[in-house]
Amino acid sequence: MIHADNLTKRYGERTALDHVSFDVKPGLVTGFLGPNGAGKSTTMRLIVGLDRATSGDVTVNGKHYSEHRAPLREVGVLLDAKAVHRGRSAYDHLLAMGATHGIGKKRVQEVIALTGLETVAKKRVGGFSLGMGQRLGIAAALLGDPATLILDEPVNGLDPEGVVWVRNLARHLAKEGRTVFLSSHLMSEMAQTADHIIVLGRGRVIADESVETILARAQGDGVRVRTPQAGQLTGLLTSAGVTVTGTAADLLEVHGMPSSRIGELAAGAGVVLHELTPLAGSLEDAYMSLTQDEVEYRDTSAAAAFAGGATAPVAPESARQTEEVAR
Ligand SMILES: Nc1ncnc2c1ncn2[C@@H]1O[C@H](COP(=O)(O)OP(=O)(O)OP(=O)(O)O)[C@@H](O)[C@H]1O
Repeated sequence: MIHADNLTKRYGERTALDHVSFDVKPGLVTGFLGPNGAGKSTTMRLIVGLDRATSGDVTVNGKHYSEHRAPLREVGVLLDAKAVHRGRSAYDHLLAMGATHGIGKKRVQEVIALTGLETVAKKRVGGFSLGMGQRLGIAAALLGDPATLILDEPVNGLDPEGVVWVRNLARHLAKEGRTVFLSSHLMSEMAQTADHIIVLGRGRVIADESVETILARAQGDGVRVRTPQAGQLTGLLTSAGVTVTGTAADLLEVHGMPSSRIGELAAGAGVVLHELTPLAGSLEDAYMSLTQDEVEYRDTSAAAAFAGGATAPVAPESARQTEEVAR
């Protein structure tokens, strides 16, 4: 369990965190999201005592991180995967870390196997790819078999197989009753991994809720209607007080009326329908609308391109662009 209580962190004039409070609970994967500069890494550094809060407090399993006698056994942390002695092998790095906590070769070999590093374990870390470095960072976090895991951008640099591996690992660890706290830029990734999501924007908590709740809110109220009698149906719908936009000669997007009612109205007037599709909102849309005022660095042209698509389902390409905007 991680308990943050009114955490504030200032760097000179800059307020990186502004009265941030939340709980990260055991048995769940909690995603920590926010645009660049939102304060995610700062929060994680404060949790593990790498930085000191200007005010407020944060504890892990009831104590400040530094008060734990064997922190590796209590909290596993991946903050900066590159912060490793580059001349050492992965095996020696893990062994040296373990030595501070009486953790021996057996456990080192276990985490190497768990993270798929067997074939490179004896190679110098300096030659590792970003993905291998991430796996080593995760291995180090798991070394002490801790009850709480804090992983900053764990999928960064991993290939699709690696991303799925982190997802399954996080879910497995939470199922074992551990507290799993993962940061990411990507709502789409988090939605597939996390049970609960905390979103930061410019140093403040702007959402702290279950993925289910966010998904429910993301459901758009739009309906796509394809009909050869678009003009007639538009007339019927607008006189019922509904918003209709034509996206092609035979294609309408309707807001403010459920699909069932649109179908009934059309049937009553003898209007032929070729398609009647409720439009699901996407999680990326929900995230974008949450954070739209909170992004420090925004590509305004890309942002403008998305301004009109708030209820349209996001195609893979546009989802990728959305992620770029959030970065
Ligand atoms: N050591 C520091 N000195 C001054 N400002 C800092 C320092 N560390 C962070 N900041 C500022 O604090 C804010 C929060 O930064 P932080 O790195 O925590 O955000 P983040 O959400 O992790 O972003 P990213 O996703 O880009 O890693 C930013 O405005 C950043 O510029």
